[in-house]
Order: sequence, then C-alpha cells, then structure tokens
Amino acid sequence: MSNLQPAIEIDQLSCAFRRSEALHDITLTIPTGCVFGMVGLNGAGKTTLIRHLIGGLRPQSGRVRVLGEDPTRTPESVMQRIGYVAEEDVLPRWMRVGELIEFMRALYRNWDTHLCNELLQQFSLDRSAKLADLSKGGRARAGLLVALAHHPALLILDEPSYGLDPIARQDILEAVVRTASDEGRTVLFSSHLLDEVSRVCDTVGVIGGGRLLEVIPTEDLSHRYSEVVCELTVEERSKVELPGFFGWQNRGREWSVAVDRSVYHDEDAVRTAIGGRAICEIRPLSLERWFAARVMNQESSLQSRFAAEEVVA
Ligand SMILES: Nc1ncnc2c1ncn2[C@@H]1O[C@H](COP(=O)(O)OP(=O)(O)OP(=O)(O)O)[C@@H](O)[C@H]1O
Repeated sequence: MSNLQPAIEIDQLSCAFRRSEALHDITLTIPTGCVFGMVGLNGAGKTTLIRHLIGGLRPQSGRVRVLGEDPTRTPESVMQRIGYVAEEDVLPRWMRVGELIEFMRALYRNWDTHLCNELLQQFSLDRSAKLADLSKGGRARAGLLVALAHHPALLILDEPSYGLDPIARQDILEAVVRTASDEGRTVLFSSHLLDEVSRVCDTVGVIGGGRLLEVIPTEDLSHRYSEVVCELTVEERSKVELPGFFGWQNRGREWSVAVDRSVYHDEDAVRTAIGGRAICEIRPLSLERWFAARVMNQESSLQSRFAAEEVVA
C-alpha cells in the first residue's frame, strides 16, 4: 500500500477571495485507500479546499495533485476517476432519475449498469420520478448513486449528510464504507457530524480559519491525548499556559483541558504542570473534545495575534 501513489497531494496551497484568506499554506497527503474525514466549523475552508481538488479553482499559490494529475490541467481525465457529491443540492430538478442516469452513463467510461440497478433498489429510487418531486434525502441518494456507479478511484463527499434524516445519513455512510472496502479506493468526507466521521474515517483532519490544524489517525487519538479535569481558580488557570495543554473549558472552578501525552507522559507530570493541584479525572480525549479543543486553541491564538498587531499599529 505504501508504494502506491497518494490519492491526494496538496503542497503549500493558499487561496484568498479578494483580500480575505480562505486557505493558508495547506500541505496534506492522503494515501490511496484512506477514508479521510475533514472537519471544521462553518467557513473554515472545507469547500474551498474541495473545489481545488475537482479543478473548480486553480491554485493561486501552491500545488494540487489528484490521482497523480493536476485537476486544472487534465480535468476530464481526473473527473472520470472521481465521484463527487456537492454540498448543495445541484442536480437538475427538471430531469427524471432515469434521464439523469442516462446522462451520467454517457459521460463515464466505467459506468456499471449492474451496480447502478443495485443502487436504485438499495436507495428505493424510481427511474420515472422527477428529481423535483423527490425529498431532499431522495435527491441526496440520486446524487450519491451517480457518484458511485462508475467505480470512482476517489469519492469526494462535501457535507453529504447536511439536513438529512438518520436513515438517509445511514445510506451515505454505507456507501462510504462500501466504496472504501473496494481495494485501492479512497474517500474524502467533509462533515460537521463528528459521530459519523468517527464511525467511518480512519484518519481525520481539522481545518480552522483556512489552516490545517492537525491530521491524526482516529485510532491514535486516545493514545496521543488525554482530557484532564481539575479544580483551579482563574488565577491558577492563567499560570498554566504551557505547550501541550490546549482547549481549556470550565464550569465554575472545574476545568477540562486537552493534554498532549507525548509532552506529559504521566499523571505526575500533569500535576506538576498545574502547580501541584489535585486532578479530578484523566480520561481519553474524544473526537468531539479534540475538535473543540483544536478550534478553540486556533481562535485564541488568532485573537492574541490580532491583539498584538493592534498594539503594534
Ligand atoms: N466565491 C467566494 N467568494 C468570496 N468568498 C468566498 C467564496 N467562497 C468561499 N468564500 C469564503 O471563504 C471562506 C471559506 O469558505 P468555505 O465555503 O470553503 O468554508 P466551509 O468550511 O466549506 O464552510 P461550510 O461548512 O459553511 O460550508 C469563508 O470565509 C467564505 O465566506
């Protein structure tokens, strides 16, 4: 597997819309066969990143390779090998499901009629139904069907579950798992829904303010970080601004913080760092808490930077 060319290679990609920076110096490699979850708050830059992967945006600086090719130079060849489900409901509503299928079948060389029929059944879609008359979940399933039926080497799903009921979401997750179980296929899945990401993704990346804050295999999360709960006064808390502690949250005097275990190996090291105060609990860091801690850390470092820039100005 390691000898295979990566599915996605992004090198120092930055992008600004007018003067507002949407992506800042993103470097990311997604190996072939990986199910990669990209998480971030609204406006973090997820869709902008995906638009670079499908050739919708040309890098202003940096470099993007998808399945070994530059998606803006050879868009036809790249798109033949990608299945893409957009964040918005973009299917032409005047078409019937059968017409959409015929249209897509003509576009994709690897279209698999047998798989298409299987998915029609699995998603309870009727060829004669007009897309305009389907529910949001029905249209999402139709979009997923045409993204899957040509056996894409890379499946890209931009917030596919947004606004869908749990059953439609389950269909999407099953499609992700099914695609990933085919040897050599890769999935990039962007979502707000961390429970879904943790269920299907083997690696997760968090993006905040256009920056890639961290990428970690999901199974490493609980070895790499702990959540420490302790009682501190505000003054005591302000003294614990140490590398390896991030994402402080409090309820009264009880504080919770994410701690990097590669910096603080054991409970004694943590206790010393918090000034010898008693620790109420140490538990594995959940994906939700890691995400919140990373994003909070990013926001507080941005605030300090802006404050420093204001002082200089
Ligand atoms: N075409 C555009 N013109 C101007 N600004 C844009 C454009 N597209 C995106 N942006 C800005 O770039 C930033 C990143 O947006 P993006 O849509 O990539 O975020 P996102 O993480 O996908 O958010 P969401 O989860 O809400 O979809 C935002 O500040 C957004 O307003």
